[in-house]
Amino acid sequence: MHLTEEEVAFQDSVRRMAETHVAPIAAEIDENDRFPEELVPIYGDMGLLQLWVPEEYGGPGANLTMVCLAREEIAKHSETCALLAGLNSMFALPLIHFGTQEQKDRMLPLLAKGRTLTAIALSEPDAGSDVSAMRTRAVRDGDHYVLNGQKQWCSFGSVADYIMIFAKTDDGGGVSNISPFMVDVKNTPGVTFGRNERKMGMKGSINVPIFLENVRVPVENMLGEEGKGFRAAMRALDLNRPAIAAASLGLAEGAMKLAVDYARQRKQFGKAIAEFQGIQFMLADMAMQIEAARGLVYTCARAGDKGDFEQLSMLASMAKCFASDMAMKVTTDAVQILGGYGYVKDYPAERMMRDAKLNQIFEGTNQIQRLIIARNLLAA
Ligand SMILES: CC(C)(COP(=O)(O)OP(=O)(O)OC[C@H]1O[C@@H](n2cnc3c(N)ncnc32)[C@H](O)[C@@H]1OP(=O)(O)O)[C@@H](O)C(=O)NCCC(=O)NCCSC(=O)CCS(=O)O
Repeated sequence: MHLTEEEVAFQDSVRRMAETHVAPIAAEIDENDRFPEELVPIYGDMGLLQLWVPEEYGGPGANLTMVCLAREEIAKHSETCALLAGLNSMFALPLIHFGTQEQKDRMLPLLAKGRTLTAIALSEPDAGSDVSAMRTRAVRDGDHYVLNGQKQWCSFGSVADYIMIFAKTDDGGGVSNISPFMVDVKNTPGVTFGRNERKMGMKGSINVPIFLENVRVPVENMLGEEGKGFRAAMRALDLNRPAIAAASLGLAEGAMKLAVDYARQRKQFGKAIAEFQGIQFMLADMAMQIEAARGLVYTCARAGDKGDFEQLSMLASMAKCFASDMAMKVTTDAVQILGGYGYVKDYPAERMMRDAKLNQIFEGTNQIQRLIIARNLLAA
């Protein structure tokens, strides 16, 4: 993978930031399931929250490769903290790709300042993989839309200032009646949040249900043409799945480093366990799988940088699926190499294994990724 000088400098600065600010809190935020709010100004000042915001609006104007580099570096220490890099992606991407000039002029300079948190609300209790089954309704009433319904799993929802909420503008099935609405959730009556989900892993990253009761949203906050929002959701997912893949890559690299360090110092039968072939083969498999995932992640990122969206969709699914399955295997093997110490909280191996599981599920399960890959193959 060839990186430009600018990309290498960016990667170095994120690596240093992660060693200084993320590594020391990684175990504690997991232990306490605490949102690491102290990282918000640090990331904001480095442009990490608002990576995608173009330079013309005051943002860093990062490309997909840089988003992936940031996620990879931070996830070596904590995937929860990695998810905060490009936190604004899922809100900003539909806006950048499908918003009107007026909407971009209004919202993007605000995001560029690096203190505004945003989220996306797509999934519902009965509409996860099947996005088009959503039931949240938006009914036009004069110069407003009135939103009613329930969203589920909203990442960072209860700390967000703005949420891109997807709703249907009529009762029909299919995807031709879905629209995204930018909602100023802290200043709009009718929006309430449920309890932060008690997850197995990725603790400290918030996931909440959202209840929408007669939420009045100005017409000018609907993105694009009414009913044409499904493509905006898919574009955001196509551009964010590689970032989940990159976080999986970083997580696996962190787990492999831990396993290598441990295998070198742990002595059994009179020698370091790294001298046993059984351990060496496991470490070699980890390294091979990590490098294979890296190739796929950054090939995919370059397709995104070129704006080749037709290619990107399938590559994004391949990268997300392959890298997250790989991270599950590598983190599980890291726990195995650490033995009993891998299974307890004295080492981060068990946290990494718990975190890895979510990557196979969110942003579209790996079964959905395989379905997208197969559909692309068969349509060709
Ligand atoms: C399963 C899906 C991939 C597809 O769903 P459908 O089978 O319902 O839709 P299709 O018939 O495939 O497509 C309908 C329509 O859209 C066009 N399309 C499809 N994909 C794309 C794309 N990537 N880019 C552009 N356009 C696209 C397609 O050509 C059709 O157009 P025509 O009607 O022919 O003109 C999808 O539902 C899916 O990805 N499901 C997974 C959802 C997911 O990832 N959810 C996670 C959400 S994020 C999260 O978990 C955080 C929490 S949050 O609050 O939600």
